[in-house]
Amino acid sequence: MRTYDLERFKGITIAMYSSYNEAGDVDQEAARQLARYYAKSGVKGLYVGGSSGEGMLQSVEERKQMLEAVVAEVGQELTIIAHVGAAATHDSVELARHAEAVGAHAVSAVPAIYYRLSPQSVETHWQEIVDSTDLPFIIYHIPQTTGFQLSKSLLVKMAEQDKVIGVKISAESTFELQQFKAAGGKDFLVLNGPDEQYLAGRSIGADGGIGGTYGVMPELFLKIESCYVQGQMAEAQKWQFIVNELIVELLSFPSLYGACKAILKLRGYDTGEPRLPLLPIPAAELKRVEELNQRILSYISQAEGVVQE
Ligand SMILES: CC(=O)N[C@H](C=O)[C@@H](O)[C@H](O)[C@H](O)CO
Ligand SMILES: CC(=O)C(=O)O
Repeated sequence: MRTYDLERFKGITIAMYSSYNEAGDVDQEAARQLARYYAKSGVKGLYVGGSSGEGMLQSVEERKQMLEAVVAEVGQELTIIAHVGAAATHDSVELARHAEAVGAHAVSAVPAIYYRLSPQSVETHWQEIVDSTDLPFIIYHIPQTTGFQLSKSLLVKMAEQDKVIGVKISAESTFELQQFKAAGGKDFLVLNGPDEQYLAGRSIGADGGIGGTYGVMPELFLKIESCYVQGQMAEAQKWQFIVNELIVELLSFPSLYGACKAILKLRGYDTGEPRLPLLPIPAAELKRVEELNQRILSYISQAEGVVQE
């Protein structure tokens, strides 16, 4: 048995977008408002500074500012996971210590980026982060962006430590997800990455998910989750299919994050543009964003209107 409470990490955790002002700097007030909006949606937690959160495009100082705003606003209500992955172990350790100091509930990290690293190097990187705080640690496995293939043996070695409580898997193989779940054992969390496969991941062993598109439709992922938990598989599948149509459309814009941020802006949460090299949404596409937002909102009211048995 682990000494950490794993329950608080199960279910739906939003990979939160970062908030910037017009000058493009971190906007803590806007981040607080967005965090508050999410707290009202009923999700379990927020993942700050990950892929969707553009942590890799921010300075260490800016990443601290984002995390501080979110923890200050909703740290008592939601589980806050701080992504501290960086190119340099030194920066990750600094961010992890900061996350602990300000009251985040866990830290998480991708393998160090840019260099093509050996498993031993990635292990050392993660271990330094793990050893730097008393917080639980969640591995972030996203080989399509980092190029690092996490082996089952390294996973098991990490998972043997009390502090290493789980892995977030953004690779698209649900078979690998199941294998990691089996290898990690009963007290090891596996969190689904690809939002398009939430139900598939959940069905094959995931304890929940962390995702970016949850941020524009948390209610729909909560719906899939509640149907799944109640054994209403056909209904769960129906909602996953709806979500997937919406994701395909989100992915048709110049950038996914730009589209999601534009949608949030339409709802009164202005988080600014994504940072380059992630592209903003050109004015000519805004009409299409508006239509998509309307579609999402109508599905949300439909999902919330359906009476559960
Ligand atoms: C690279 C990336 O952003 N991955 C996210 C987390 O795994 C997902 O939530 C995707 O945004 C989502 O599945 C849409 O493809
Ligand atoms: C973790 C994740 O889904 C993201 O940061 O986008």
